[in-house]
Amino acid sequence: MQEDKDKLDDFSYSTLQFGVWRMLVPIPDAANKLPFMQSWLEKWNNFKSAIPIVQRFFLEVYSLDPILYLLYSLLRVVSAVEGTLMLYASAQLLSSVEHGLTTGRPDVAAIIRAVLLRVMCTALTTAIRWGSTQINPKAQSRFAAHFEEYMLHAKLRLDLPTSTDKNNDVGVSPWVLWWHFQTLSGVFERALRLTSQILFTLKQPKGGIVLTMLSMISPLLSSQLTRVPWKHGFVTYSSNLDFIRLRALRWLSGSVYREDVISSNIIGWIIKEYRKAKDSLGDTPDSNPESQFLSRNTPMSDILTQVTNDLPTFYWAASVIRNPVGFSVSSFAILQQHANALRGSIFELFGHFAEAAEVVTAIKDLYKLADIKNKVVDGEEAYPNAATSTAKGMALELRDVSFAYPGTKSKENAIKNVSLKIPAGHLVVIVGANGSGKSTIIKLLNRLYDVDAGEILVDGLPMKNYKLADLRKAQALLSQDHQLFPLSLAENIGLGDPDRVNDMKLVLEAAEAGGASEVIKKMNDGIQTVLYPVTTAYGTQLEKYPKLQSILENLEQQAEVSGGEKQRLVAARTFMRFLSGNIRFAVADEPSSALDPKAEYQLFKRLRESGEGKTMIFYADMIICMKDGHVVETGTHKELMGLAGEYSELYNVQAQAFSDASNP
Ligand SMILES: Nc1ncnc2c1ncn2[C@@H]1O[C@H](COP(=O)(O)OP(=O)(O)OP(=O)(O)O)[C@@H](O)[C@H]1O
Repeated sequence: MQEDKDKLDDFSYSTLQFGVWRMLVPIPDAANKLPFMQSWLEKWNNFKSAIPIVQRFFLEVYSLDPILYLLYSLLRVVSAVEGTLMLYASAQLLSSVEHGLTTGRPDVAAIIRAVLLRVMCTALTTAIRWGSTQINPKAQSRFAAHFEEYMLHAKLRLDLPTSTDKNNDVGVSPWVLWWHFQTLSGVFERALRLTSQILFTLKQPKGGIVLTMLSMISPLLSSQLTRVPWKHGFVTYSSNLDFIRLRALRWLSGSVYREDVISSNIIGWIIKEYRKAKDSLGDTPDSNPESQFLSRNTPMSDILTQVTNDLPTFYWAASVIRNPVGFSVSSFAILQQHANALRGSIFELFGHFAEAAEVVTAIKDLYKLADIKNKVVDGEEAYPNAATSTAKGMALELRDVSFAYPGTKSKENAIKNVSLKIPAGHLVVIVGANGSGKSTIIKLLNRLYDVDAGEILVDGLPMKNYKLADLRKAQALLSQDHQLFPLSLAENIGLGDPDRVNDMKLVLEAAEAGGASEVIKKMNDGIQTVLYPVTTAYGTQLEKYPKLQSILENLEQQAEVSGGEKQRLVAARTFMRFLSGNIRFAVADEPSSALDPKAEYQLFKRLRESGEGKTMIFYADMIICMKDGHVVETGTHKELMGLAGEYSELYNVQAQAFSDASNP
């Protein structure tokens, strides 16, 4: 492990190298001066600051089903004291038996009482286990159902730039949360168990207090000695180019690349490059940095911890030497058991406590998810606006608009100082080379993103003033980026107008208009077919049972459609939107790229036919020509050809390609 200290920005961290891995760990300043006290003070402060959030979390869970979670807690409480009760019963039994052995006159009643107590304790333990198997699954599924819905809601409400922001990427699943809930409940259970054990030990006639203190030394020592460098968080990444290349080459064996790897015949090359990178990497360790760190630890701390484990025994031996009268083997056995149980509980509590810090962070993340503010802020004005909107469609204006995608690696804006007017009811087509900003303009007109500079006006008013839901209701976007949902074809089309998703007559009409009727007819379940169903079926060790194997294969079959067929289904969804009667602005962003010429012609013919009263962007009288994020030319086809600029060049290149293709 190499270590060097860097000072960067306003915090300090050290850089550790573990084989191919580099780890950046923060250095808490105060902790360097007062390690022991500070670390405990920090733990205490963290604990105190976490109380409100843990309280909120527990109250929320409790309110889901008070009786169920009271039972769950009760089981935890009983399980916490059950060990101490068992120890007490054993102590009673041992001392009454020993008394009988040493005096020759056994106290039968006391022995029977002790045996009965032990039997009761055993019965109680078994009952708790059984109770937990009954209560836990119910508590878990109630919990997961609640938080699944909570997260569904919290995630669905996020807009595009907010949801793609990595800072808002909260990776908590309801199942992991349940595990967190169990950890936190575990902290309380362990604390209760430890309290009951300490109380019991203190009540012991001989050396209870000393024994309690001695039992704590080993866990305390171990918590101090096993200091890991990443205790306060870390960043780790590999800086080794050979290692990174090996990973990339290994990925190439995945199914995503199968077709390309086979067709480009690069299997031999991959293996050759893999060996080359492997040789170059040599013996540099690549196991995870945590285990590399631990493997370099000396055994000293382990030896110390193990030896201090025996302190209670040494104490007992010393006491016997000092004053042999009054000690018995049974009291030694009991003390030994107490000490072990006590130490075990302290270890467990420390372990759970350390985990609890992570758990609290996860719970904070969960609540943060619901509090995330959307970047695209909703407006208050209704749309269409009685004062400014006309029946002809939506009038749009861009005033000196610039925009860069958040978190992009590109140094340039995707849209640069664009000013543009699209009068209501116009048909507009945006053309330009790949990456010139056509789709970006459309996303801005849909207010999927907000502009960075400049302004967009809708019917003369700033777009930001309008209610987002109203604006989106009045817009239809048909592009090649749309996805089919894992729902039935009927719903895939019908969701173009969620209010009438079940109106089958309308859905079939939209399917016809989008050219999707043929695709639907081909499917076994017709319009009720789910193309990409959610899969739940699985099986194992079916080699010997071909019948089961084939049942499994036929369950939840996926149906495939071609790119063009998918486009038609998506177009049908857009037509469903058109049929809603709310659309005042429609955009077709290269929707026909996957369609054959006949389907393309049909689609545009139908789009034009349904264009009445809508501002539309596609084949049109007004052409907007873009280049490198700028609008370079606007006008009709004829006007732009006359300019002999970007548009005419693009047009001629395309015409040339077509004529070359038809006259090979
Ligand atoms: N989600 C995104 N994140 C970051 N950059 C993006 C994103 N989408 C597009 N860009 C970049 O923004 C610029 C404009 O892209 P845009 O998709 O608007 O071009 P386009 O004219 O529609 O291209 P094409 O003809 O290839 O569809 C390009 O430089 C592109 O790389």
